[in-house]
Amino acid sequence: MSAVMNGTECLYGFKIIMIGDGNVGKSCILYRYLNGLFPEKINCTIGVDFCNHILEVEPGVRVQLQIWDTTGHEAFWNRQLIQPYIPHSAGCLLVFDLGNRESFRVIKHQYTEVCNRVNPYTVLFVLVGHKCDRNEREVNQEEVEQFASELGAPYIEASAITGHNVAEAFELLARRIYQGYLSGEVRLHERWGKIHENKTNKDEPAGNSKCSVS
Ligand SMILES: Nc1nc2c(ncn2[C@@H]2O[C@H](COP(=O)(O)OP(=O)(O)OP(=O)(O)O)[C@@H](O)[C@H]2O)c(=O)[nH]1
Repeated sequence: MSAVMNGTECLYGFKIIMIGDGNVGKSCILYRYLNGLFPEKINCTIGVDFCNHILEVEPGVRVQLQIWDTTGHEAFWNRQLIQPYIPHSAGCLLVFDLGNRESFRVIKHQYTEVCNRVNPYTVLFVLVGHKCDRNEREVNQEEVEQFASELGAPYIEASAITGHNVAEAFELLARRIYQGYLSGEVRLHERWGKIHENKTNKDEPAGNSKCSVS
């Protein structure tokens, strides 16, 4: 991760984790956000993927987002293979499929795991009801809004196919983290947060990289 050098460099680095049941479309959301397209072919995530992306959260303030895309498959969660990647996350996109009731149940469970794993740090959430391009819905608006209000998190409906609200979900989360940091609501882990002059994060990959960990 690069250090502060001038006004165009990143001042902050935020780790963001994407959580949700298998097949809810997390990898497609990320692909759409990074490439502006729906992927022609996407493989099931094996373990965890990550990538870096730079975003301006307000004029003149650039942050480096390190976005971790996790597999939602229960076998990985049950074997505690995903949970170790959760610590140091400042933000979390909780993704469920609006047409799949089970994915809404799973996201509630995974939400609790995220909270436990980041403790004593705070993680900020955005709840994403995905695949809103489809007409079939198994989760009704009221219960989603109820859950979002319990979390104190914004709720957004998105579609990687149409691109609706995909960038908005990431940007909303990044801006929430930034504002939370400024207001003191969020205490960022020392390995993340503000990128200090001449300090490089040796533990994490540099640049716009992408790799898999399984
Ligand atoms: N209708 C609809 N289908 C989508 C959308 N995004 C993804 N899909 C489909 O959902 C399926 C799963 O997408 P992935 O991105 O692999 O899902 P994932 O959550 O990353 O899955 P895991 O890696 O198994 O955890 C694929 O068949 C996609 O084509 C969307 O916006 N709308």
